[in-house]
Amino acid sequence: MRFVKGHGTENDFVLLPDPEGRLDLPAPLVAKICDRRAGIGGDGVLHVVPTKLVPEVESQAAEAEWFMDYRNADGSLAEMCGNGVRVFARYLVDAGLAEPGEFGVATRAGVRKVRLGASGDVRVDMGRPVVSGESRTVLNGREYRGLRVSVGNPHLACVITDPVTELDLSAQPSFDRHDFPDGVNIELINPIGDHSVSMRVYERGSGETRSCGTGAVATAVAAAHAAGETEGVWSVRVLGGTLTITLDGRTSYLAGPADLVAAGDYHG
Ligand SMILES: N[C@@H](CCC[C@H](N)C(=O)O)C(=O)O
Repeated sequence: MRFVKGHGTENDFVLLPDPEGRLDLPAPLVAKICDRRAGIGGDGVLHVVPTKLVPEVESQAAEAEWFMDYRNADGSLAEMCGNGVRVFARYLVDAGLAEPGEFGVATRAGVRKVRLGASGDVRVDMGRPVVSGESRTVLNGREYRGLRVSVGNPHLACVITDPVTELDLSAQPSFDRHDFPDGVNIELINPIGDHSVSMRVYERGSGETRSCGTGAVATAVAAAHAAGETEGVWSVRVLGGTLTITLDGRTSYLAGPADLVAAGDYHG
């Protein structure tokens, strides 16, 4: 099986190009590929498949030629992946499957418009984040409250005063199953300057990762809310780098680097 490895601020993915829509990806196979010792290793898989070949999203085919079929490291499906869609777009341009400029990518959360040059950062229109009240998590024996934010996928974004650098995120923080019946991605956030925050994340289906694009958007929404704002440009520092989020009241944009680092054949 051909693969390409890439990352966006060290949120890393195995891309599986499948122009004829032949790949079957049961959860155990995805988990094996993402295994960091016995597999290629990654926070998730980006299955690259023509939109028109996938009944679940074929209605998006007029706006987006390619479908980002995203899988978490444990093999579970997710609606959206912000860093993933940026790496996916970089792959399409690099492989000659799309022209630099602006184009749509189909996802389970709908079409996302990406903008990129032949090299450099990739920006994606992430749509309007939807806030639906508050919820809570318990982590290392401490309760943190935060905002429930949907960025296509579910997030609990908590602005906290305890230093995020000192948190132990080696295990799943608890959360309210009534608020998040399908699980949740949890962000812990410290303000560090003017429109600048530091964030760590525990991702549904992948555990702690070094970055999360949808999580960075949810983070900016929660930080803006805490500052009494709804619009603005936020810098979100994650373990793997820095992402820039723009909130304009109508939609949100995520921008940052996206790099392809290796390609080969998987024999597992
Ligand atoms: N790392 C991604 C989010 C991936 C999906 C998430 N784990 C979920 O299950 O919703 C990003 O960059 O947004």
